[in-house]
Amino acid sequence: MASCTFVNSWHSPQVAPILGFKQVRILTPLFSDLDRKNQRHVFLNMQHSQCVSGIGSGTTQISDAKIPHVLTVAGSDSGAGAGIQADLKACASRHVFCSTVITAVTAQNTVGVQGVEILPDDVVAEQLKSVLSDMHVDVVKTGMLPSLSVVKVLCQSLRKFPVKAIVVDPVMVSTSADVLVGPSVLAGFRELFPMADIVTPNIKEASVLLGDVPLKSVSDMRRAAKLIHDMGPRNVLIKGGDLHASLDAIDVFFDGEEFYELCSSRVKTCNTHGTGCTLASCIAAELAKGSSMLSAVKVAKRFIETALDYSKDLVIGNGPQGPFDPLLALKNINRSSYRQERLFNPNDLLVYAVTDSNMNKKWGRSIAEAVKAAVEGGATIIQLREKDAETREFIESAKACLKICHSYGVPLLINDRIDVALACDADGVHVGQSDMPARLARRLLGPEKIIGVSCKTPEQAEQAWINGADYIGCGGVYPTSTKANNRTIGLDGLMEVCKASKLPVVAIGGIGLSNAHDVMELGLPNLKGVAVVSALFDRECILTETRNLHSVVSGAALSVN
Ligand SMILES: Cc1ncc(COP(=O)(O)OP(=O)(O)O)c(N)n1
Ligand SMILES: Cc1ncsc1CCOP(=O)(O)O
Repeated sequence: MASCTFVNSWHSPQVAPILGFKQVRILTPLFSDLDRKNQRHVFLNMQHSQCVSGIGSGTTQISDAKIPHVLTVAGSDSGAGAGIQADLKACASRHVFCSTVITAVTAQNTVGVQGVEILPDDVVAEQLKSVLSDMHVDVVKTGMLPSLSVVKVLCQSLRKFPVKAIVVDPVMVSTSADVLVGPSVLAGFRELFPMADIVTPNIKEASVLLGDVPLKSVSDMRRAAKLIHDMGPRNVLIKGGDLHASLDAIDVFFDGEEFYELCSSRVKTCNTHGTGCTLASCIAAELAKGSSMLSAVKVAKRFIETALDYSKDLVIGNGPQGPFDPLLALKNINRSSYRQERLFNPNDLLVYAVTDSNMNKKWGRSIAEAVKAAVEGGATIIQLREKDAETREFIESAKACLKICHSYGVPLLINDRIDVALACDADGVHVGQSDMPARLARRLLGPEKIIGVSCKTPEQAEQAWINGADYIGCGGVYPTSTKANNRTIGLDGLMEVCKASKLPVVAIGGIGLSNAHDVMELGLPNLKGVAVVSALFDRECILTETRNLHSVVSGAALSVN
């Protein structure tokens, strides 16, 4: 193990922290006997449910509607992997509002840094004043602070407008090894660190902070954490991602009393640009939500590991250091060819094939085989209605069915199981009156997914529309043995619902070759098709049955239009 002597040119500042807790202690005598670490914990947890404003003005307003808020003071990265852009994405992903003060504009991409333009101090000061004087910022997170004078401006603003916590990511060198800030900034850190709740250097930055001492092992990192802690911050996190001696990614966290080695698996990827900014922003976001420091750091580290793993195969740019995707959203765009092409088309309801696991078992075929036959026969939309499937098996079958459906441009929905729809990235769900409400399903699935709701009455149809559904399934139109205890509403009931519904309607229940024509002949403009289970899947040849049904339904649809 490498041993090293640390040369620390900085004296431990004895300056007591000026901000944050001191303010709170004045307002809340509750905290007076607690140590500094615990005060932070309790205070931030309180912030989670209450909004305390008017600090220093003598007025305290309490509201439940406090939105956790992080202000990032950092540089812009045109490649959007790091800097302000990474901070915004991380906070959005952690459901925290993020405001921004830009200190510098960098021209960057996946190859490196091509240019840096530092913004004048007064422009930085004005941005800080605009945000801090008006908005209820919980946590300030700093990234690229490109000059000593900018650090001084920041410290002044933070004294004038105290916040609950300060997270300092001492950005000095980019991932591409381009130097982003000069050595003069080190003097600024001497003023900023004692105000910080946590400082999060990587190994290179920790080394520079300590006068270029080499850090080659976890014990070196521990010693460095202690020395950086002596510079005034309450906590230090040294990120060991660059420590290639270790198979895992080990970070060292020091809270002034105890060391924690936080391990995560090392994700093999070049898409690591912006991990430092994202980690610090995530810590800030968790603190803003009320977490204790250690739990914020742990959540942030897990978040980075998940995002790196998710993004490991993304290709964005030609350089060696790609950005990653903290929103965990980009991969699906490549996967879901159906959704890329079009959104929900009500005409897709024409021949709506709904699977049934018992019927497939009875006929000795897999769900995927049944779905393939239905799609080849002309089904225009598929719903997997697998009431008895084990979750894991269901997800695997659904993925296989999605591949088949998408290769024919046919959407695939999942009955009831929002979790399965999310896990396999299905095109949507169908829910009944006693399943998850459509509004909640919409919130979980997002705006693009298709949501269908079962309705038997005009009131339910109105509610489905209000709740953001895309279509309604109306029935049982005729008696059926496929769904037990299901009231039959008849053609009259179907007409009543169609007339009231603002959404397209598909009829269901006891429909097959013999009566599909009667349903479609009602000639209701928003009645777009028939949904069928047994007439397709409880038959020997699904393909032929679907083809025949398609011919009847499309013929009837043509004759009434
Ligand atoms: C298109 C379509 N319409 C209605 C239903 C019935 O759904 P639900 O009320 O949730 O009953 P189950 O299917 O869960 O028994 C449907 N599945 N599809
Ligand atoms: C799921 C469902 N919802 C209302 S009726 C019904 C069953 C439809 O099955 P089938 O087409 O075999 O009558």
